[in-house]
Amino acid sequence: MIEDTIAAISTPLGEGGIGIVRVSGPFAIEAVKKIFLPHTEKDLATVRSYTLHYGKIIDPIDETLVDEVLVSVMRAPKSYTGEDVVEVNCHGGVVAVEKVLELILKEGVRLAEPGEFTKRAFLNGRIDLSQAEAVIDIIRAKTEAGLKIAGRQLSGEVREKINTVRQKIINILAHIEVSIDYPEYEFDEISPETASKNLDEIILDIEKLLSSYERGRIFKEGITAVIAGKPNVGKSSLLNALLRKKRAIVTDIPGTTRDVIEDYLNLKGIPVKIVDTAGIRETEDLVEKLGVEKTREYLNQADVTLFVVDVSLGLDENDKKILGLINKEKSLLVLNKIDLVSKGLNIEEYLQKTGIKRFVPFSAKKLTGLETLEDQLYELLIPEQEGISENALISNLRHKNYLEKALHSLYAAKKLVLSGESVDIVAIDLNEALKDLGAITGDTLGEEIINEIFAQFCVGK
Ligand SMILES: Nc1nc2c(c(=O)[nH]1)N(C=O)[C@@H](CNc1ccc(C(=O)N[C@@H](CCC(=O)O)C(=O)O)cc1)CN2
Ligand SMILES: Nc1nc2c(ncn2[C@@H]2O[C@H](COP(=O)(O)OP(=O)(O)OP(=O)(O)O)[C@@H](O)[C@H]2O)c(=O)[nH]1
Ligand SMILES: [Mg+2]
Repeated sequence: MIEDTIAAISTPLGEGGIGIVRVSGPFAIEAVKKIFLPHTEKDLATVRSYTLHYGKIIDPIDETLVDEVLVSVMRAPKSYTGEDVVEVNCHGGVVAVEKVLELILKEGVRLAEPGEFTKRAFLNGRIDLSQAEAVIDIIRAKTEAGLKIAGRQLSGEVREKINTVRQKIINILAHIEVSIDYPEYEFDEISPETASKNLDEIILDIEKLLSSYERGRIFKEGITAVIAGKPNVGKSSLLNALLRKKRAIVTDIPGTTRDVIEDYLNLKGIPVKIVDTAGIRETEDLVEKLGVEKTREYLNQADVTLFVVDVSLGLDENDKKILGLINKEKSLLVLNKIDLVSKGLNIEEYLQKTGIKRFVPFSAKKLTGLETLEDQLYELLIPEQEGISENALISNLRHKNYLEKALHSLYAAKKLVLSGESVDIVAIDLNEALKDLGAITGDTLGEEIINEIFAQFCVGK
C-alpha cells in the first residue's frame, strides 16, 4: 500500500494551450481542495469520479488568483495510477503551471520522480511492466508503424503471449511435482515423450516471438543508412533526392562534401537516419582527409550502405578500395547518372565486379529510379517473407534478452528429459525459464531493476 501523495507537471514546459499538473495518492483530492475555489458551490471531496470542475486556483497566503482552471477527479481504483488522481488543467505557460505545482507541494504532497505515476499503475496492478514500457514507446515513437507496435504492447498483447507460455511451463511442472510429491501414484507421471513434445511447443512459441524482434527494433529504433562512394559520383544529389529538399551542396567539383551530413526520413514506416559522406579518395588536403576518416567511422556503424557509382565513368581502383570498407550483404548498389548512358548498361558486369546483389539504375538529376531505390532499401531491411511491420510483437531489447535466457533453459530442460534425467533436475531449468519470462511482465523482477526501468521515463509520466 503506497501512502504518500505525489505531484508533477505532466505537460511539456513551455507556452501551450493547456498545462496539466497531475496529483496522485490518498491525499490528492484534499490537497487540491485547499487551493481550489470552485465556480459553483461544491466539494471536491464528494464529487463523482471522472468529473470535471471549473474554478480558480487561489494562493492561500495572499488570497490572490493564480490561474483559472479545470480540475478533474478520478477516484481509486479506476484511474491511471489506480489511486485517487486529480488533474489541474491550467492555462499553458511556465509560470502558472509551476506556481500551481508549488502550491500543491506545500500541502504535504511530494514531487513525483520520473515515471512514478506509471510505476504506481504497475505496482497497483493496473498494468504489467511490458505495458508500462509501451507507454514510453508511444511517447518516443518516430513513425506510425512504431506507434502501432507500441499500441499492441500497451493493450497487453506481450503480457498475454508471455503468460500463455508461462502457463504451459507451469502445466509441465505441475505434472512433475505430482510425481515428486506422490511417487506412489505412477499414473500421473508425465512420460519423457510427452514432456519433450510439450517442451518443443513452448520452444517454438518463444522462437517465434524472438524472430519478430529484429523487425520490431527496426520500426521502433530506426536504422542508419550511409551513402558512400568516390568523389563526384552524386552522393549528395542522392541525399537531396531522398529527402526531397536541397539539403547538401552539390557541385561538379570532386571533394565538395567534406563533413558528414545527417538527416532523417520515414521509409514506409522505418525511421531512417540518412548520412551523406565525403567522397573517399587519397588526398593531400587536410580538411578533406579528416572528412574521409569520418566517412570510414560512419561506414562501420551503418546498418545499410548505399554504394554510389557513376555509370558514365565505370568502376576503377578507387571504387574497389571503398568496396573493401563496406558490408556487401547490407549494401545497395546505386548505378547513378544513367541519364548519361545512351546505350544499354551492362548491369551483370557491375554486380560481378562489386559483389553487391541488390542494385538500382538511377539518375539523381532526372530522379528516375527513386521509387525503386526506396523499395530496394526497404526490402534490404525487411526481407519479403518476414511480412509486415504489424506482425512484430517484440521490439524491446530487455524482452528479447529474457526470452533468450528462457529459451536456453528450455533447451537445457529438453536435453535432460531426452537423456532420461530425473524429473526434479528438469524442474530446476523449467523454474528458471518461468522466472525469466516473468521478468518481462515484471512479476519476478526485483525492486531495484524495476526502479531503473521507470527512471528512464519523463517527469510527470
Ligand atoms: N489528462 C490525461 N490525459 C491522458 C492521461 C492522463 O493520465 N491524464 N493518460 C496517462 O498519462 C493517458 C490515458 N491513459 C489512461 C489509462 C487509464 C485510465 C483509467 O482511469 N483507467 C481506469 C478505467 C477508467 C474507466 O473505466 O472509466 C482503470 O483501468 O481502472 C486513465 C488514463 C493519455 N492521456
Ligand atoms: N547527369 C547527371 N549528373 C549528376 C547526377 N547525379 C549527380 N550529378 C552531378 O554530378 C556532380 C556531383 O554531384 P554531387 O552530388 O555533388 O556528388 P558527390 O558524390 O556528393 O561528390 P563529393 O561530395 O565531392 O564526394 C554534380 O555536378 C551533379 O549535378 C545524375 O544522375 N546525372
Ligand atoms: Mg557530396
